[in-house]
Amino acid sequence: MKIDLNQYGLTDQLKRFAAGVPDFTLARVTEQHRETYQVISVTGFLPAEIAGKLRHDLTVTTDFPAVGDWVLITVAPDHQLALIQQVLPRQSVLERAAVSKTGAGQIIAANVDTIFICMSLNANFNVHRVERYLTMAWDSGAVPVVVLTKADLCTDVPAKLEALADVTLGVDVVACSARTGAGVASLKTYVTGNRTVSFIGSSGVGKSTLINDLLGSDVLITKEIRADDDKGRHTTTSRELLRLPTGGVVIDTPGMRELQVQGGDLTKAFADITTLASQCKFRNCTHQTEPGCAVQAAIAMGKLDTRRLESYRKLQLELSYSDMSARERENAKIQRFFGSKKEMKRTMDHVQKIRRR
Ligand SMILES: Nc1nc2c(ncn2[C@@H]2O[C@H](COP(=O)(O)OP(=O)(O)OP(=O)(O)O)[C@@H](O)[C@H]2O)c(=O)[nH]1
Ligand SMILES: [Zn+2]
Repeated sequence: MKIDLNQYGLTDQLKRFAAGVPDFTLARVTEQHRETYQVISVTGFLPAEIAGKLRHDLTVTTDFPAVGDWVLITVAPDHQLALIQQVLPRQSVLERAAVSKTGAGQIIAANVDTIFICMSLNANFNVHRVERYLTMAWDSGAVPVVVLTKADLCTDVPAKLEALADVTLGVDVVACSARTGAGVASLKTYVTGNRTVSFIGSSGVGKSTLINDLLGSDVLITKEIRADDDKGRHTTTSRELLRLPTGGVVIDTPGMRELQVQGGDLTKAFADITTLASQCKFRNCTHQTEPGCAVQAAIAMGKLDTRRLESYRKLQLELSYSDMSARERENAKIQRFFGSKKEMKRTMDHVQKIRRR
């Protein structure tokens, strides 16, 4: 049986690329376990491991294959095991910032086209939260769509949309209810063809319910399976990249469920940087090019990972938004994402064009 990889998100660009490397087989990572992977190629699902040479070349954790990655594999003659020889460049990366001292970030999913930022229209509704999730989504390279769930529990949806208007600038917003089915059809328009989507948002907002809706009644992601994942047992197969019967792909990894937006005090999570910063020459040091910067000195001596400083900066920036007025936030975001309003307009036009394809 030959698998049509278009149904797993294959693009023409990847197809052309793969044609140029006939010694390898193109595959997409569908599951990630501690040491092993599962991939899908034209011949079907295969367990996979990282080839020795690639493992030798990989230095940071974020370079390792992750669910959603397109990889080049070779398959052992007995067809039982695929060896991942190369990870192809990623179109988007959903990454969790490192919290440990030395750690680099952790890839939660790769090559996601659309991220559904889910928030319920009742108790979970919070404008700042959407804003932080949006920052995370834009950083990933995927296009965010704000999905307001449980519309059946909300008596004034327009007021909620209005409250979000400032922060959802240039972003599609879909209100829906899995209970009544309202709005679910418009959600489905984002998940077609070779598109890959992911759902993020607080626990209990209805992500699984919506994913099950997309999957149809045959395939259900049950809590039981996920409970196994959480313990890291992985005795049963729990596919993390799912093909939808109507086209499109959903990536739903345990890491995605844990991906909560950060908030509050950075000094605890980044105690190392805060301690170093207290030794900088200038009290308002931004740790970039200032003389006498203890943070940069630590990086130069190999005592601090640059990625960690990057994560710190990102979070610091996100947190700073919460102290600004809505208008200031909007402008700061535009500056940050696009450089200017003009550039934003250009980017938005481009995104719309891609969406219409
Ligand atoms: N009233 C109402 N309840 C809903 C709706 N969608 C989901 N729920 C309920 O909300 C609860 C949580 O839904 P889940 O789909 O498990 O939420 P989740 O976001 O996947 O939660 P985690 O798996 O913890 O990340 C369940 O009891 C659902 O039945 C909806 O549209 N309306
Ligand atoms: Zn400094």
